[in-house]
Amino acid sequence: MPPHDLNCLTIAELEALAYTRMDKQTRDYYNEGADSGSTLQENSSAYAKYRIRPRVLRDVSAIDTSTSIFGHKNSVPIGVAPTAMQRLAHHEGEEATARACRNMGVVMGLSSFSTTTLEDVANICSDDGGASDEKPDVQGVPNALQLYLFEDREESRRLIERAKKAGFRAVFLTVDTPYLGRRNLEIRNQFKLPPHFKVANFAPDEEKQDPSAPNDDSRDVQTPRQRRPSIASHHDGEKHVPPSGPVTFHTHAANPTLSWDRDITWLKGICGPEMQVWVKGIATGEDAELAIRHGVDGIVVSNHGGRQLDGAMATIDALPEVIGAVRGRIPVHVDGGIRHGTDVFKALALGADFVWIGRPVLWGLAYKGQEGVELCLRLLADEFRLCMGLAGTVKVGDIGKEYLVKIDKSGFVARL
Ligand SMILES: Cc1cc2nc3c(=O)[nH]c(=O)nc-3n(C[C@H](O)[C@H](O)[C@H](O)COP(=O)(O)O)c2cc1C
Ligand SMILES: CC(C)CC(=O)C(=O)O
Repeated sequence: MPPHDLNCLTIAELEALAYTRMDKQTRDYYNEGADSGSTLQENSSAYAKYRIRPRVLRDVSAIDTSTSIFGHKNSVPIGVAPTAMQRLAHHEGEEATARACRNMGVVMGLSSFSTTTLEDVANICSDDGGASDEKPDVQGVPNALQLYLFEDREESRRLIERAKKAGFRAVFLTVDTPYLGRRNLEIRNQFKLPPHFKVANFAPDEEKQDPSAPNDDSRDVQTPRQRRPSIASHHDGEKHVPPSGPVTFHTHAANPTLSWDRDITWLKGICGPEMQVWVKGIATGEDAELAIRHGVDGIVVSNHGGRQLDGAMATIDALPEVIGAVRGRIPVHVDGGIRHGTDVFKALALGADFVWIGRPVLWGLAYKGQEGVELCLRLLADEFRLCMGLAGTVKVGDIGKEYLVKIDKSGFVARL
């Protein structure tokens, strides 16, 4: 086991260490939630309502934290959630995250809006790619591509075909962004990707490029004709106009036209048997049922880390309804607010098969690049292993709702 970083023994300490290492624009963009931030805050605090019922005298000397995802062994039931533009946190960005995931045996979700191409990330994560000198025996890890399905289908189709060719196992279609949430600091800072970074998967294509577009690396710069509503007003009740011009996240990520029948069917056709189709951003039993009826391979219960609909339920509170509706027919994962190994245990006890971690990975990246991401994953993995042992479980599959109670405001303790 690598020595502890005595400055950083918890995710809260990692957050504090990362704070001073990011410029204000990046820090605000990464850390904030939509509007008042109530859902952001509750995603974490809601975990306190659930308490663990530990069992004892069970010989917990051999604990196996591993689980399987996309046919691969993952060292823990934890993956790195897709988060955009990681070079803002550290100059090696997604490359550093990918190396860390590979070393730690953890699946990596890659944002469509990454600052590294999907091919470069897949190379690092693959069996023969990026073998580090100090760990020549590490196995490759699978990747999932997070997808914002653009109104320009050709652009999305090209991206999906590239992901398939690069060996991505799944597409995670983000479904909670018909509009971008109102993130006030982002608006106030007039956030945009600095010109020396690229949204790498959509590098300019000379033939498609509008000749009137500025010759600038920044994908957020647009001519007045192309300009879509500003971030401050991009959903102020105006008529929807499909985006044109260069792909930027402010113009292309949100897509209010997405719908079950047309889009999931299309996506499954393009992904074919090679890549699974998951939906990321489900929060209700009704939508979980629709997802199954439309043949998706899995669900991520998510509210986008509290960055979209402020006032939405904490994901850990939304999870039981989704689990109840799915009834084991497809895997259900959850993300949002997970900051402790015990949170991972609670999510699994409530029925999730796997969890994904967003901001803590960005904090690790900002703190120490690849080493910081490894630290982040190690902290959560170590805490989770300890929690399993102290709760009396030795296999991930053992973790069920008999290990949990829910405490309401009056202090009433209910078995689940
Ligand atoms: C800075 C940042 C960028 C994100 N970018 C994306 C993205 O490109 N696509 C996506 O589906 N979700 C994105 N997310 C949401 C994450 O995938 C995930 O749902 C969320 O971060 C989980 O919550 P947590 O940060 O509390 O762990 C982003 C989140 C953050 C914080
Ligand atoms: C490309 C962006 C829309 C990334 C994102 O999902 C976010 O900032 O929450």
